[in-house]
Amino acid sequence: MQQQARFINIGERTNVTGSAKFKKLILKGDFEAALDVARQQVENGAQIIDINMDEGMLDSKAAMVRYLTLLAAEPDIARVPIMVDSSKWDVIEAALKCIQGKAVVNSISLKEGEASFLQQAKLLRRYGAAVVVMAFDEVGQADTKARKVEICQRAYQILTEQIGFPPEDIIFDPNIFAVATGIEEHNNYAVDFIEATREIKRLCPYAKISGGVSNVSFSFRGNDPVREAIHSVFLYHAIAAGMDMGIVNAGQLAVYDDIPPLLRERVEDVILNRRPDATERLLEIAAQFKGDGSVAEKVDDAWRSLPVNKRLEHALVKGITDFIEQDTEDARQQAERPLHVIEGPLMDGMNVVGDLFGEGKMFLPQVVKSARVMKKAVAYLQPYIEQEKAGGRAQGKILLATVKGDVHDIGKNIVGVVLQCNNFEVIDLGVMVSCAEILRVAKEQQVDVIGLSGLITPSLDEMVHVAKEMTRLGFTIPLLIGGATTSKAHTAVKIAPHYAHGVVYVPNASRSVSVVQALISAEQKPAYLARVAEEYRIAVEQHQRSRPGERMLSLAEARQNKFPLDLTKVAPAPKQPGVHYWQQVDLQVLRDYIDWTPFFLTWQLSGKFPAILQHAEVGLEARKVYQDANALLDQMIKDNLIRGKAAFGFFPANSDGDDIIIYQDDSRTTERCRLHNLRQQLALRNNAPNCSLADFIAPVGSGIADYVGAFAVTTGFGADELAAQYAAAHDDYNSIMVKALADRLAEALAEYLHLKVRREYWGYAANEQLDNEQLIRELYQGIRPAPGYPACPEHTEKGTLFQLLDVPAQIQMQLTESYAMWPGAAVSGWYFAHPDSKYFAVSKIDRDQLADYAERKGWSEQQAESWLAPNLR
Ligand SMILES: C[S@@+](CC[C@H](N)C(=O)[O-])C[C@H]1O[C@@H](n2cnc3c(N)ncnc32)[C@H](O)[C@@H]1O
Repeated sequence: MQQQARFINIGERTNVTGSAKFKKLILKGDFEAALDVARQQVENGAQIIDINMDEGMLDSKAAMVRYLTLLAAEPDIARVPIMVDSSKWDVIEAALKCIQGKAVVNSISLKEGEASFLQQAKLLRRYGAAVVVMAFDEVGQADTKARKVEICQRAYQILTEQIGFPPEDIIFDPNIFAVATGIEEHNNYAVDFIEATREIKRLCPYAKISGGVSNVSFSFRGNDPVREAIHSVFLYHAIAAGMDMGIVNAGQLAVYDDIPPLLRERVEDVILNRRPDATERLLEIAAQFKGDGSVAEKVDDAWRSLPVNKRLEHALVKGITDFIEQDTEDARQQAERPLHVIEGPLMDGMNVVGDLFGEGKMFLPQVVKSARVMKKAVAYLQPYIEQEKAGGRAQGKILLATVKGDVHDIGKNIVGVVLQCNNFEVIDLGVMVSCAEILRVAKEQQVDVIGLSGLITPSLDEMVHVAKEMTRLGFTIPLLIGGATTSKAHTAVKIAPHYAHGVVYVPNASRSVSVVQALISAEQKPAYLARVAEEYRIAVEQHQRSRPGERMLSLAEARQNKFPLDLTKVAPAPKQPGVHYWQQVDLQVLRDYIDWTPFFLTWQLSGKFPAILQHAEVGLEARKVYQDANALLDQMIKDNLIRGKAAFGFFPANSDGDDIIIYQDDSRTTERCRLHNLRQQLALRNNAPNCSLADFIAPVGSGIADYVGAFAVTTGFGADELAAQYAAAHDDYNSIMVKALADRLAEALAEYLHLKVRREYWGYAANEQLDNEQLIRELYQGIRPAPGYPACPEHTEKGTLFQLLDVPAQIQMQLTESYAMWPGAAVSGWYFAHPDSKYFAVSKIDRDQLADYAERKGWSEQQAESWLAPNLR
């Protein structure tokens, strides 16, 4: 039941047929306000947005193109995929031409027969788009389970067998129709959808299921609480049956467990068609719920009078540590042996937690708090157990490590906690662990699975190395891969081929449990690994299939097409040249500059801050974790538990081809060093320039005295120690929290410093006035690209940056052999002040650029290959 967490919300408000407000804005031509509708959708948690301009009064094609073009320039909206919704082919085609990245088309069907269906599908395939296929054929729209299954299976066969359409790009919409309409034939519509979903998923591997959820509650228009309850109950069952995504207003979904029991029961009767009078019985009570229906949370300590095992369960589920030692002691006195307290009530309680999490009824921060309760209880029992092993009944042993050269471990630590909650024994070797050490411990401890984590791109190569070594040394246990830069594609293409006994990519902590469970079970393992192998075979195929229209330029051609810099707009010389250091940053000041959205993502709560605090589904948990974070932050600042430092400076510079020359001094006669940049080599749409960061600096010989800046900041001193103290006190929740907060403060410091640079130190935007929201959206002049990020993906350039600012000696930050920064809560980058400078992605480069770069860096081709591997075509 991990599916709940993976359900994808498709925003529905950017649809002229479904939203009167949106239609009005579009008809009026107020596209700015119409963009805000999309933005709100994304902030409310939509992960795809459905855009529909099918309206008689409109030139739908022109409206679609204009809207999409505007939208592409809004990074906070454009980061989610777009579903082009139209019944007109010319609108769909025009839309596909202006969407970057993968689009979804909604929809095609067999309504007009096979020939036109195939023709449309072929065209979509050429654009690499995914497609929604409606359960509609020459006979009509499918309403029963049998018809839905029959049409979808037929469409699936046609698509996959006749034109090789990738099955994972097929999304079926088996039609959600309204229930409780008073017409008896409609009573089974929800059941038909749910059961058809189950069957289609079985018969059509990798295909996805979607649907327009609000249809189901159509009879209750005007009664939002009941509609929300209907949506939530319907989704609860449909997702369990395999529904992957749905068009739904994410801001208007009740939490299944929060629906008042009477309402839930009656809605469930309707959705599952459990009794003939279900509709009447729901109507009977519907009016009572017309208000806002919410119930205030009140402090409830009735649980203190429950029997001890129930008290332990309650404490675990609710994450309450206040009485845990007392309750554990009570349980110990009642048990025959202390170990039985762990094996009995504590494990039972954790099983409840595991189930609730698996069903999407608990969120990650709650689970981590449960783990804290469990660990405190186990620690209390430890002295009594003495000889007995606490984890006597562990399901299996997992070794976790962040690979050599990498220091990032928040994700790995969360995986560790979640696995422990599910009764796995976890051996966590920490960060920067060499391959030899990982494999030595794995052998010595006879672990069942090895899990590797890493954040920066060089770690990917290290993971490949571990896989090769496992083969060489004859290992046969599975290898898990996780961390921010890892992906299914990378795992399938680069790592899996080097190890034959299972390499599995794990996208997040919640998934780790089911993956490890399958790998540990002798019965499930072979089938599971076979399924993974098949998935990876498809991923490899997809990777190898070049993208439609993808073409590489030669390096010379790309250079010809460089970004044309407006030399009249080059920023003035820095007001305070040279290098500066802040040895003791005031962390209190940084609080106002924190971007909280990524903090919630760390806790697997997705949504934009501050809207997330009011989110219908995750709002309550978001508020709790936010409150805890601020309390800890208060303490960290008051007691000086962590410390921040910064180094930054500005240097006379000119570009020379793709290099940026940094001069010794303003006479610009002697080179001090060079920054080596890469250039985009893919032919871009509409002949857009092939950028290199060097293009944003005035060229040598232009006679213009340009400058480049550099910075390195950290707020990580003390963070590891503090996190370790919490971990030693069995408090993973605060241990993870410390690191997450240190990361946030480091980003806030980078933001604050950049502001001071623009306004004072460099001073090219002395009058800038932006609020934090605008800073986060980077609405200021200039950029601060960070080595390792897409415009400058090669990490060793951090070495030059650290040397220029004398970082290790002055502010004690270090670089590992993979060029990860230590302490981990750190940011570094370059400052470009030109108003036209912008972020871009170098993306794929060809061998000619590899050779050129190697020569500029003084590297062998082999060295260049190893550092540029992620970008090499
Ligand atoms: C990773 S986010 C960090 C800011 C975000 N508000 C936070 O607190 O997490 C944005 C930063 O990443 C870097 N960045 C983003 N896109 C980049 C690109 N294409 N090339 C280089 N650096 C990039 C820049 O340093 C930019 O300021």
